[in-house]
Amino acid sequence: MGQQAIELRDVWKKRRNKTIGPMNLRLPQGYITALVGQNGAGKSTLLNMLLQLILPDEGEIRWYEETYRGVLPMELRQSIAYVPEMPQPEENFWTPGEAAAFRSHWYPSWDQSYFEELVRKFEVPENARLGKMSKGERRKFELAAALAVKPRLLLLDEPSSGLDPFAWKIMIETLQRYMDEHEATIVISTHIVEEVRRLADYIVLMHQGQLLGMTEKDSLFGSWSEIWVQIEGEQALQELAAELPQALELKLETPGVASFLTQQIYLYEKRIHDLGVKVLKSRSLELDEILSLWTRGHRPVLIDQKRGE
Ligand SMILES: Nc1ncnc2c1ncn2[C@@H]1O[C@H](COP(=O)(O)OP(=O)(O)OP(=O)(O)O)[C@@H](O)[C@H]1O
Repeated sequence: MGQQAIELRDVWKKRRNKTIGPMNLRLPQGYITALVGQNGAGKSTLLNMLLQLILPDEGEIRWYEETYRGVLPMELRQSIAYVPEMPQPEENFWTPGEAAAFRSHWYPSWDQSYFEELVRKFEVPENARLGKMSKGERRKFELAAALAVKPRLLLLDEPSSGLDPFAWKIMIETLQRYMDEHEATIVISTHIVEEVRRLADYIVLMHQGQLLGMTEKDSLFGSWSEIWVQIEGEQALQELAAELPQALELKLETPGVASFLTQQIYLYEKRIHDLGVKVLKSRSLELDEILSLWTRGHRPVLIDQKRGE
C-alpha cells in the first residue's frame, strides 16, 4: 500500500454501555474505503474521531502520517469534508445559497460553480430553508456542499439514506467522477451492498465495537460459493464432510441432493471430482452473505494492518 491518509493505532473509545476498540487501521490515500457493519457497530464513532468531534480515550490517530497534539491544524481541517448521519441544526434557517456563502468563507478551496452545478443536478430546492427540506433534499444539499469544498478527505456517513433511486445514481456517478479527477480519499459508511459494489476499493468491517479487518473488495467477490452435489444417503454425506472439513453448513437439501458453502472452490473441485461426487450446480455468494460469514468469524484474506510493512 502507498501513503496512508488515516492511521489508527490501538484506538479505544469507552461508551457508557459499550467499549469500541481496539481499532487498528490504515486507510490508503487515493481510494474509497467502505465502512460496513451492523447498527451500533461503531462506524459513526470512527468517522467522528477522524474529525476530532469525538476524541479517543486511548491510542493515536494519524492524518497523512502525522500526529497532532490538540486540535488539527486549520489547513488540514479545511481539506476534510463530512456528511454526518444527522445534519447539523445550525444551518436550518438558511437557504442552500446562504449556507454556501457561509461555508465558502470557512473553506478556502470552496468551488461555487461546482456547488451550483451539483445543486442543479440533484435538483435541490434552491429557495427552501434547509430545516424545512425533506430528508432526501437535505441530504442532496449536504453532498453538494461537501463536494464543493473539493476535499482531500471526504467522510460520508450513510450518504444515501433518504435518497430516491434517481438521486442515488447521481451520487454514485458524482463520487466516481470526483475520484477520477482529484487526488482524494473517501471513507463511506454504508449498509447498501450496491454502494459497496459500485464505489469501494477496500472494505472495513466493524462488528460490536470491534474492527474485524480490511480487505480488497475485488478479492471478496467470488471468494465464497454455494455448491449443490448429488449424494446418496447419510453415510456419503459423512464421507464428504470428512473429506471437506472447510465446508460450512453441509446438509441434505432433498433426498439425493446436498449443499454446502466453501471458500475458494477451485481448490477443492478436483477433490470433489475424485470422490466421485457430482456437482449439480453452484453459485457465488453475494457480498452481504460474505460479510455475514465474516462477522461470524469466517474471515476473507485480510490486508495486514500492522505497522512497518
Ligand atoms: N454519545 C454516546 N454516548 C454513549 N454511547 C454512544 C454514544 N454514541 C454512540 N454510542 C454507542 O456506541 C455504539 C456505536 O455507535 P455508532 O453510532 O458509532 O454505530 P454505527 O455503526 O454508526 O451504527 P448505525 O449503523 O446504527 O449508524 C452504539 O452501541 C451506541 O449506542
